Amino acid sequence: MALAHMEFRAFVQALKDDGDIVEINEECDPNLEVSAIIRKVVESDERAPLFNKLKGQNENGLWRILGAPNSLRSDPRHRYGRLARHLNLPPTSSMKEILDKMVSAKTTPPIPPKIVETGPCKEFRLTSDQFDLNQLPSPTLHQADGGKYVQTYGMFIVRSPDGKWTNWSIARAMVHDKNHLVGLVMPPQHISVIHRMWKELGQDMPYALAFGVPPAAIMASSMPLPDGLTEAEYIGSMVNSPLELVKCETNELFVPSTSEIVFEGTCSVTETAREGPFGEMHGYVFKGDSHFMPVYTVNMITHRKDPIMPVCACGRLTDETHTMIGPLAAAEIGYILKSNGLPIKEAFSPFESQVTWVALQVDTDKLRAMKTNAEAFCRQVGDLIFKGKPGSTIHRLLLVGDDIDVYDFKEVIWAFTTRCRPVMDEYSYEDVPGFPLIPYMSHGNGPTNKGGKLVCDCLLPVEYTTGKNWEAADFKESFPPELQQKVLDRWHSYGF
Ligand SMILES: O=C(O)/C=C/c1c(F)c(F)c(F)c(F)c1F
Repeated sequence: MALAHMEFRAFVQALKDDGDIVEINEECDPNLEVSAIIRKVVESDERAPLFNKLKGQNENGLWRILGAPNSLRSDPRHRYGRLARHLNLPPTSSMKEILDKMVSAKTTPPIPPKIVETGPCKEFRLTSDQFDLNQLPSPTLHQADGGKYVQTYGMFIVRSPDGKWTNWSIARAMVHDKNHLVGLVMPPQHISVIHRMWKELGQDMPYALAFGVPPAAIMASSMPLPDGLTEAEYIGSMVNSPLELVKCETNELFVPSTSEIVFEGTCSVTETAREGPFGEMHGYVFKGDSHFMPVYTVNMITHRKDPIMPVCACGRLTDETHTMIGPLAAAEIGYILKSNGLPIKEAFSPFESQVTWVALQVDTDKLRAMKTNAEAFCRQVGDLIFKGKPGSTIHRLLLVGDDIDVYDFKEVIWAFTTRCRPVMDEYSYEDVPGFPLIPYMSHGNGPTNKGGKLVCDCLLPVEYTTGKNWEAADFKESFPPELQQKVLDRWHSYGF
């Protein structure tokens, strides 16, 4: 069996070996019961549930479900263990080490994928008369959802008409009828950009939807990488080995050969149907709130024996939409700012902001050398990020000093509430794309897809000129180091 980051089934085994899986062998109902269990798991950072027996499973085990595939572990020493296993990193890895790994492939040569003749994903083939998506265990994730969201952690594979750009991404989709899905295709997402290319040609867009892909691939497909970049070679470079791909049966696209399940078909450029509502990443279902979105025809399903469908039952903290989308956007944002010569050290999206903020740690020595001022610096940062795609889901950028650990929300919120004067130290952006899924956008008072963004300057004026002129009134900064050590050494003998 391959390594965990290169094959989903090996990844599940690695989680089992970590004691990070609960196997449920009693029959569960994909209508809400499965999702209720997953929601309780992700709201308490419990072990990932593997549902081995589901109502609607067919004679070849199509399909089982793994819930919470990339959520958090409760043990603080292994908090990000599931993310680490996606990348062949030690389970004790920090979020910084995980994000640095995701960014590493930007500065290493791409490794093209290897095409293989066949693979485990080809073990079984079902033509459209041989399956009914409403009979198979397609899960209903929230009682107010508009349909069964079978697609929340699979990977869409689509290619530009000229064949030059293959994009891998996660985008949700629900069952429309026995052989059709309807899915969210929303600008500025690349799947929407490529869908438009086919629309202009007047041809339906071929797609593949691969579930249970190599974990390193699903991580990269959640990162807002530049236009035109083919994820397969980026991932190859990131894991330093070529991904193995196999050709689809019914179109010219290629899928990871060890995928658990593959849906193949075409996405209509003319036909739409009601999509949603859906319990989304910010934690709300707005009842009856559906929109017309493209219809996907499923022409064929191929799969492994007893295949595992990964499911993200998203909503309130903390699930894959928080552990992946926010931090990966932050990593991309940090990389863009550094590449433009700005003195940024670390970038992270705090879960407590429902991943709508990114905190940026500034190297204030370098900042002072720039002889700049708050307005100029904040506008430089905001202009670079809020006008581009990587910033599309982020509505607040917080600039904090060297003393603030952006991976620790207690630090970030202390700096924000004490160093950023409301209004005066905040720089607004109204004429930029907004993220229409945030409730104050989708159901707020202003335009749903424009504006509502801020750069919040949490650097005190001295940090731009002569440097930090305060000590934190806390154990770490308000006592001589030798006294701190004496107190630590004697802590128990004092009686604590
Ligand atoms: O359906 C959901 O809960 C989130 C959908 C979603 C997302 F998670 C993103 F990161 C996006 F960039 C995006 F455009 C989306 F539509």
